[in-house]
Amino acid sequence: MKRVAIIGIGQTPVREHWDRSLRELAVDALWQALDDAQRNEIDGLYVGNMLGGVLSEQEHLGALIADFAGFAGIEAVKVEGACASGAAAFRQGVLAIASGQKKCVAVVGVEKLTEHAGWHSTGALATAADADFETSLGLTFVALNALIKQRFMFEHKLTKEPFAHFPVLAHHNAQYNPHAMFRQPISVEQYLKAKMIAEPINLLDSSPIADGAAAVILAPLDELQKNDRRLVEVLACEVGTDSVALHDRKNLLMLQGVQMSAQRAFKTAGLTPREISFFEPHDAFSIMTALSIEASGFMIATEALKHADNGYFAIDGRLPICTMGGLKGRGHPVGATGIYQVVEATMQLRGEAPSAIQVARPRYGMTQNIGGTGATVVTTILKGKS
Ligand SMILES: CC(=O)SCCNC(=O)CCNC(=O)[C@H](O)C(C)(C)COP(=O)(O)OP(=O)(O)OC[C@H]1O[C@@H](n2cnc3c(N)ncnc32)[C@H](O)[C@@H]1OP(=O)(O)O
Repeated sequence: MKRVAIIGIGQTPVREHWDRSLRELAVDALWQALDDAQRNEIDGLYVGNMLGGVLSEQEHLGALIADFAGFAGIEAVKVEGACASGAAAFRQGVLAIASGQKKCVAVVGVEKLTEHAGWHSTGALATAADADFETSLGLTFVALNALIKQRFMFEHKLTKEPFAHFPVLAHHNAQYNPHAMFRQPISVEQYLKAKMIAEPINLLDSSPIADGAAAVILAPLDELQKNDRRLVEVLACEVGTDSVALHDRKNLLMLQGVQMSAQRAFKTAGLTPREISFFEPHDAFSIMTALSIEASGFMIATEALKHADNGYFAIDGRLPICTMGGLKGRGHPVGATGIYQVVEATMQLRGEAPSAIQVARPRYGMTQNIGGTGATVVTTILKGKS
């Protein structure tokens, strides 16, 4: 197997992009990544996208984006894994380089969720849940996560306040990220007063509906200048899965897909959770942040909630998380999110993050992209030069 390096990154701002189509957003991010890599050729393109067909009436994104970007003829496919579509596509790119089949590939994540009324997008997102037994009851992803959170609060006798600190931290970091959707910090008081969406998940507990595209260029590490300090190596990119239907899970509070994906990633990378310099979790909802920190092996979820308020997860803390705002602050254009996470982790490992949110001398960065309530999970571990 060849070692794989990230040699270029690109991203559009995350916001409502009513003036730009899916392909325009994707090609913008792709060309930025090619410029960054100083390349003008690729021999493979993998596109992460979840809802192009449902919301933009545009499928067949692999060939479409390759053609529109000037690369008609190369291998180009779309990869779908619900909200983990971006990282699922990233894994295909990594495998193409690691296997020696390709010399230089691009992975693009793209999504447009804001063209329709919010209820329409929320309904489209819910197609990733169990259609026969869950969405047919009217359950959205906010509602499914609300059920998990209610169970967790009941078992641990918790109030809403401990959950405020993850969104507060995410919005704090997002204010320094020029690509983030929300550039305003929020307070615990604002969180507690925010409008309720699905009890106990309120507006400020939830990631937003958003549009955006992000891209990375991958190449074999051994064919590159090894002393290039901007090179970031992909040590692991591993998938775990669980039942799509929440009611089939034996334990609602243990994300088994996350556990499998993280354990496989740590094994492939030859690392333990203690060696990770920063973690980009899939913080679509605060309960998902707490449960994924536990299932990844960092600490139990109740401990994570206690640490959320004491600086442990801050930029200068023991394990910085959501360093550029996470899904909550940067925004969550679902099929693009996994690539935004990798782009941001690469910026951190290169030392190119905005100074207020640059982690000091990071060595290993971990990203985790989750589809559904944890049915498809991709954990990636990256290594920088410092
Ligand atoms: C595995 C997974 O990732 S599952 C997750 C998949 N993603 C989702 O399920 C998306 C969840 N989020 C949502 O459905 C929506 O963002 C909701 C329901 C939380 C809010 O939507 P709405 O109530 O329609 O909010 P609306 O779009 O009207 O915005 C109202 C205001 O709140 C702001 N806002 C909207 N969403 C958020 C948010 N999540 N956080 C903070 N502010 C928000 C808007 O900017 C707007 O501000 P303004 O009045 O200053 O312009």
